[in-house]
Amino acid sequence: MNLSTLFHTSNPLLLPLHSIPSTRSQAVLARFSVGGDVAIEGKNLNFSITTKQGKLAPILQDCSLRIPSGQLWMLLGPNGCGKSTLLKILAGLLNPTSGTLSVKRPRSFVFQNPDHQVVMPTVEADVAFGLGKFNLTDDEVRSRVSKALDAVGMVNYIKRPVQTLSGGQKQRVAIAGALAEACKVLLLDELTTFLDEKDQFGVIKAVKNSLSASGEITALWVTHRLEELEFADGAFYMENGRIVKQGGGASIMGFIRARQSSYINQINS
Ligand SMILES: Nc1ncnc2c1ncn2[C@@H]1O[C@H](COP(=O)(O)OP(=O)(O)OP(=O)(O)O)[C@@H](O)[C@H]1O
Repeated sequence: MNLSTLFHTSNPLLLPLHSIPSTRSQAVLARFSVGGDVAIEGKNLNFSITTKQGKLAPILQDCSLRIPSGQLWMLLGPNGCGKSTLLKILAGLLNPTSGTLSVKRPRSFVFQNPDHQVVMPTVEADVAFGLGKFNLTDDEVRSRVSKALDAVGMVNYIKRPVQTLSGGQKQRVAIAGALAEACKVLLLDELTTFLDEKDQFGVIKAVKNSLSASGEITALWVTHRLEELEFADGAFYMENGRIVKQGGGASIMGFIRARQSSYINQINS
C-alpha cells in the first residue's frame, strides 16, 4: 500500500512528526512549476521547530536541490542531520518554514519499515489498495497491479499473503503500490537499512527497473550505505541540517571516505 494514500494530505498532524510545533505562521512558501526536465526543485528550504521552552530550533537550513527527471539520486549524511525531514518536505508530508519547492506529481513516500506500509492481507490487495480513488474498471486495476509487480520482480507473488514475505519483498510491494498509482516521484527513506545483501540488491534492482521501465519516474533515496552510491545518477551529502556537497556518486563517495579517514585519524592520534 502506498502510504501517500493514507496520508495524502497537506496536514502534517497525521504524521509521525506531528508533535513538532511548526512555525508555519511565519512561512513564506512560494510554489512554482517544475520544468519538463526537472522533477524536484527546492530553493533555500528551511524547517524549524519550536522547543518546549518556546525557542525556535532549526532542523533544515537553506537546503537547495534540483533533480532532473528520470534519475535516481541519493541523500546521505550522519544520523540526525535532517535527511528524513527533507524527504518528508519533498513528499508534502511536512511544510517548510520558508523556501520554494516544486515536485512533480503524483509523488509517493516509501518508509523504512515496510510493516508500516504493507498492511493488506495479500500482495494483490495491497498494491490495488490505492487505486480505489481512480475510478478504474476491474480489468484496469488488474493490469496496473500486474505491471507494477512486474517492474519490481514480484509478479509471481501476486496471491501471496503479505506476512509470508521477506522485508525486501515487502519493500518491493510498497514500491509497486506507488508505481500502480502512476507516481512521477518516488521518495525512499532508508529502504535497505534492515535488509541483508540479497534483499538490499533486490530492492535497488526494483527501483532501477521501475525508473528505466517508465523513463519518467524520478527517485530520491535516503541511505547510510555507501556501496549504494554506485547505482546513483547523483547524490547530496548533508550535515547539521545543510546540504554541504552534491555531485556524482563517485565524488560523494570520495568525499565521505575522506571524512571517515579524518575521524579515524582523530581517534587514533
Ligand atoms: N518529532 C521531533 N521532535 C523534535 N525533533 C525532531 C523530531 N523529529 C526529528 N527531530 C530532529 O530533527 C533532526 C533531524 O531528524 P531527521 O530524522 O530528519 O534526521 P535523519 O538525518 O533522517 O536521521 P537518521 O539518519 O538517524 O534517520 C534531528 O536532530 C532530530 O532529533
